[in-house]
Amino acid sequence: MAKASATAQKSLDFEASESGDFVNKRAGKNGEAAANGSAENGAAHDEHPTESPSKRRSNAETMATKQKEISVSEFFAKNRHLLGFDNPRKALLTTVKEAVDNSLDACEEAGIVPEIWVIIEPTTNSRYKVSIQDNGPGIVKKQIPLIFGKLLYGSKFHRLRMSRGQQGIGISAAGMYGVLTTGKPVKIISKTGPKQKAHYFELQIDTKRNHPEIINGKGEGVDIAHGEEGHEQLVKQGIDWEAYYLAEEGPDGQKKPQQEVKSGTRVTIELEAKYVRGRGSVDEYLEQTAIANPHVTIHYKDAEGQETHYKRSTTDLPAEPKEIKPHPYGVELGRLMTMLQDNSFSTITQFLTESFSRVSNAVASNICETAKISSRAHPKRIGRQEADALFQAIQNTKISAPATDCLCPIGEPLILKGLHHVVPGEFYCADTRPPAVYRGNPFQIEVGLAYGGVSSAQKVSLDALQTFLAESDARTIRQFLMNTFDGVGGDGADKIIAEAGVGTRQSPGKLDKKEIAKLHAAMRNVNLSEGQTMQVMRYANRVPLQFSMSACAITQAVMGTNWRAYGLTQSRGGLPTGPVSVMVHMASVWVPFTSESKEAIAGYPEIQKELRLGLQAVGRRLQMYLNARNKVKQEGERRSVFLRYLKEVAGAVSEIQDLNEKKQTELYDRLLNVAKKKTAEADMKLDSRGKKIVAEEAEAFDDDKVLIVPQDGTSA
Ligand SMILES: Nc1ncnc2c1ncn2[C@@H]1O[C@H](COP(=O)(O)OP(=O)(O)OP(=O)(O)O)[C@@H](O)[C@H]1O
Repeated sequence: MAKASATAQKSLDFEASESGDFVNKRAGKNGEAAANGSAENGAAHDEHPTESPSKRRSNAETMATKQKEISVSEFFAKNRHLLGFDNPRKALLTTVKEAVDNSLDACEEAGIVPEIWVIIEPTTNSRYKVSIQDNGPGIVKKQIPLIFGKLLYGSKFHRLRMSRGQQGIGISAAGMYGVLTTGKPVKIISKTGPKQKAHYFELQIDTKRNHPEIINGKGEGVDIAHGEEGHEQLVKQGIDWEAYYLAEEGPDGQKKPQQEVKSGTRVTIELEAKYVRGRGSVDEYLEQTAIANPHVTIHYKDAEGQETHYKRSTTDLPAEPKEIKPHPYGVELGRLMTMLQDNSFSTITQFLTESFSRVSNAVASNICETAKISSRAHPKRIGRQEADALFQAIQNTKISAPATDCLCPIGEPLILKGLHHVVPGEFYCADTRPPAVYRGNPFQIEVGLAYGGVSSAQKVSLDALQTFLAESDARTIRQFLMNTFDGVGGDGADKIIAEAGVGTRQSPGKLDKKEIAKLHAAMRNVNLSEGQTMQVMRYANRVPLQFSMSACAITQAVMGTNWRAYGLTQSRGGLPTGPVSVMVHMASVWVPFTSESKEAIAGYPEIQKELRLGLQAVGRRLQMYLNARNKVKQEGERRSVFLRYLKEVAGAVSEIQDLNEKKQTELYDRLLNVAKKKTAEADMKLDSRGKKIVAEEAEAFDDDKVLIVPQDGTSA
């Protein structure tokens, strides 16, 4: 497998220059253009004698001396915010995320149930050593330097297949950030099979050339033998590979004797960073990853040495996603022209049927006929105008929508399981929409909803609150509460602050012990369910998206949904309030992110529509549950009113009718039966599937889509 994926890993320079998206090649073109432009300006200048040549600060020649190629790594080193390295806190998260996403992709592609180790260790005040290890297929020796020491090098960019990574920039950018901020090399150890040698490299990226520099083993890296000899070598050279001997669990759940790692990769990056818990943290990313990836086991040691183990709840890997060819409707003219030049087919028909999905010989000849091009024409001889005609003909030809069996959604049962595992609540529902297509790319939207349960602010211990306050970089208590705890909106934060009697503008780090205790008590006592805002968890190909919330099509769709119709409170254009969490997953062969840092999804109309429909589906189920629950509550209240007066009524009637005690008890029992019948719905219990709700509503609760957890003190 390592070999197979090595064949697919390649540099993306060519593609980048073709699309003109990246600066290195474009700079050359612009360079010429600028030089020409300046020369023309110079000529124009002569026609305006009022502008004295002596006043000119530069001319085309002097400017030309400064114009040079910019390497892609130089560009991203300067624009590191585009890749998610805009502050030390985010840099830590992005580094972990890039490595974990790669490990998950590699394991799944190789058919291995993933086990991942994430270790964060502080080295100096603002520096951390981050190590991520997997039990994946490993990476072949010659590919390691390119993968970790060259930007835009990978196996996923050129194919249309659902995966977490797609650009070929993530892990090398993390390594580059580490080298730039600490000067420490990136360390990689990888092994491709049980009897294979492992390879160990220490690398840094030469940003000027976008090229890896190997600095250990005289520029060659070092090989590590397998077996006991290799273990001794690791210990002697101080190379970390802590799970070199893995403790495997036998079928009986007993640990077998430790065994040598069969295959896998460990990357260690030292970087300038900040470790903070709460929103947007590594902790949150790993927790949310566990929700959407129930087949993964993660062992996490945080910067304070605390260990958390997310154990897999299934050993079934997600179905293997299929790779597809691009659909003709999704290809722009410029790309079509490049494809016409860059292929080895001898006729246009062959080119169309082999390069695109859903183009049969008949469809190809229809396209050629409409474009007035011979179906036997050579693709490389198609000129600009003919290419334009071909492009128009494609748009005007009826071509079936792309196949959608290339998508692997999480599925409703696993969404319910994942949400229930991590988000406390009383009602859960899910909806997986049928696949749809944007710009020729198949995609699928899934939505999960959890209702009820307490906010994380109400579960936090006093010790943890003290640590959070000390670590926080928020400027005010209000900001701290909103940023650290899920679902605490502005209203909730204001209520807590008022109850605790601390100043709104007070800095979190400056609270004394008494004030912290008051804040803690207020967080427990205040009824947050009304001031709590909906928690929105966004996912793209099973990866949690934690930043750029407002720029994301998912958040916009959640805010654009009328949640009032489903029984929640919502101010116009805002997030609804109440103890409710929503998770939204977009699965696609190509997720349209708004930037290279992959934080937000772009709002294509087809995507917006599917999001809307998915959110409405879970909204309707929530409404039915809330209606049923309210009915139970109302009937319960009605019955308690009856009960309050029944004894008195029975007593009064007995007095009028002169009934003895026995008759009076009989009368009371009969009245009680009538009251129970009249308020029968108060006895209604909703089982885990909502089955006992009045008949017509029960039908609407599809078994796989709803989970109801009976709560103490309610009828459900
Ligand atoms: N742990 C790993 N095991 C096996 N192969 C890996 C591992 N990490 C990275 N790779 C390979 O290295 C390539 C480059 O990884 P990189 O993170 O730079 O980009 P990507 O995952 O392709 O895309 P993105 O930039 O969107 O994350 C991957 O495409 C994959 O082929």
